[in-house]
Formats: sequence, C-alpha cells, structure tokens
Amino acid sequence: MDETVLLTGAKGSVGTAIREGLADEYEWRYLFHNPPPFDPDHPYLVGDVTDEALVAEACEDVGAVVHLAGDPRRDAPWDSVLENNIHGTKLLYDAAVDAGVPRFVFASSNHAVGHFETERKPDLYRTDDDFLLDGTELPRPGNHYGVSKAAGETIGRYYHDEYGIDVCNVRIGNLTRDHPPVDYERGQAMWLSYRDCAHLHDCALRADYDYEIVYGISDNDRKYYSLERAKDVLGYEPRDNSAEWDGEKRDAAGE
Ligand SMILES: NC(=O)C1=CN([C@@H]2O[C@H](COP(=O)(O)OP(=O)(O)OC[C@H]3O[C@@H](n4cnc5c(N)ncnc54)[C@H](O)[C@@H]3O)[C@@H](O)[C@H]2O)C=CC1
Ligand SMILES: O=C1O[C@H](COP(=O)(O)O)[C@@H](O)[C@H](O)[C@H]1O
Repeated sequence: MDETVLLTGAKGSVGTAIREGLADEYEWRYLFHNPPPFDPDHPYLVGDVTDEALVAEACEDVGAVVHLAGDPRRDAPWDSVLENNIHGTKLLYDAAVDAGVPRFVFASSNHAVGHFETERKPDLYRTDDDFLLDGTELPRPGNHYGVSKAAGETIGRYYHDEYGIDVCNVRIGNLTRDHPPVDYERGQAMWLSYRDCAHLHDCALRADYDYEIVYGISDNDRKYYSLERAKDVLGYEPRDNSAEWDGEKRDAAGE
C-alpha cells in the first residue's frame, strides 16, 4: 500500500510489535496518547481518540487505519471502556468514513468470547481437546472490557454495511514478547508472538475482504481458536507455536 497507514495506540505492546516488525513496509502515521519517550521513525500525532478534531486530522489522506488505542485491561471499569473503547472507536470510524478511508483493522479481543470457556475450562486449553471457535459464533464477552470489544466489532459491521469500508476485526489472544506466558495454560493456548502479530496485521492491510472476524494467535498446539479464516482470507502464515517452548525454545522434535 502506497498510502499512509494510521496506527492508533502506537506506543503500546501491540503497537510496538507492529512498529518493530513493519517499520519499513508502510508510510505510517502514528497516534500516541502522550508524547513518546523516544524519537519515532515516522510522522506522528499526540492525543486522544475521543478528540474529534484530532481524529479528523489523523485520518486525512490515509489508506487504512489500524486501531489499537483503548483500555486493554480485562477488569477495566465500564466508564473507561465506554469512553475509550466504544465511543473512541465510533468516533474514529466516523472520521475514517468522512475522510474516505477504505479500510479499518480493529483490535478486538479473546475477551469478546470469554464465556465460551466457562463450561469448558481447563480442558479446552489442552492439546487433546478438539473444541474450536472460528469467528462465526456470536460474542460471549467475559467482562465489560469484552463487551466493549464485541461492541467495536458491531460498530465496524454497521460502518461496513452503511458506508462500504472494509473491516477486519482481529480477536487478539495473548501477545507476549520472546516466549509464551509461563505456567499459564490459557495464555499458552492463545499466545501471539511479536513476529506473528506483525505479520498478521501486514496480511490484514494487504488482503482482499469485506467484513472479517479472525483470531490473532500463533499456531499453538493448545489453541481453541481456529486460524482457518486468517489463513484462507488473509494469507496468514504463523511461524510460532507455544508448544515449542518449555522455559526455552525447543526444536521441532521437542528436544
Ligand atoms: N496485548 C494483548 O495481548 C491484547 C491486546 N488487545 C487489544 O489491542 C489493543 C492494544 O493493546 P496493548 O498494546 O496490549 O495495550 P497498551 O495499553 O500497551 O496500549 C494501548 C495504547 O492505547 C493508548 N490509549 C488508551 N486509550 C486511549 C485513548 N482514549 N486515546 C488514545 N490512545 C489511547 C494507551 O495510552 C496505550 O499506549 C487494545 O485495544 C487491546 O484491547 C486485545 C487482545 C489482546
Ligand atoms: O484482551 C486482552 O487479552 C490478553 C489475554 O488475556 P488474559 O486475561 O489471559 O491476560 C491480555 O493480556 C490483554 O491485556 C488484554 O488486552
């Protein structure tokens, strides 16, 4: 893509994985919540996604938005997710369609479907359990934060149907740098490595689709989220698998 790509939440963990992995692939415009404590390698704006004038400026002459900004806490209070996640996402969609942006990639979450786990855990976190969610299921949020992510997906559905903007919702699992979460079966089932995170977002910026919900995890043996949609529609080719880690990385033979 030759046009500028707006990346909100650019200083956060997911933003860092994308900036580090795809720095040279796009003409980025970063949106930081606060002045960054480093010298960014691309132009940037500073402010809040609920600032309508700021997001209008941020979306000018943009070919795609990757929207990560929000309160990521699983126990985030309702006031915060309502303002930062739901209202902020709605305002950014408004700005994007007003500016004629053709594509919007939204950071959804595993917590949008968290209550599918309630009657199945801990078995579904284990390799010998066949249960898989594939993105066609209705949301079953596990907390108010998950409600806000399901709302973000639905806001995108509306803006896609009403205005024709391409939308990809990435239900991100558990992003951790260098290795999967230790002593945390759920986290190992939904681990997303930094390089797979960058690659998945690269795919979401390049592929052809209309409205999509995909799971954003590495190809973990323990997974209970299907990767078929991400692979078939986006061309995602994950390279990591939490099963290859046991304190340190093991080779394919498990040694
Ligand atoms: N890290 C993970 O494993 C997962 C992350 N996600 C989602 O991905 C996105 C990024 O998450 P992380 O990078 O982990 O979080 P983070 O907290 O590291 O980064 C989020 C960034 O958004 C900014 N932000 C928050 N509210 C804002 C607002 N109103 N206006 C402008 N900027 C604002 C924060 O200052 C922060 O820099 C979030 O939407 C989160 O819900 C979803 C699933 C898993
Ligand atoms: O949506 C998110 O999910 C991940 C994984 O959830 P957890 O409850 O197993 O930690 C979380 O780490 C991240 O902060 C959150 O935004």
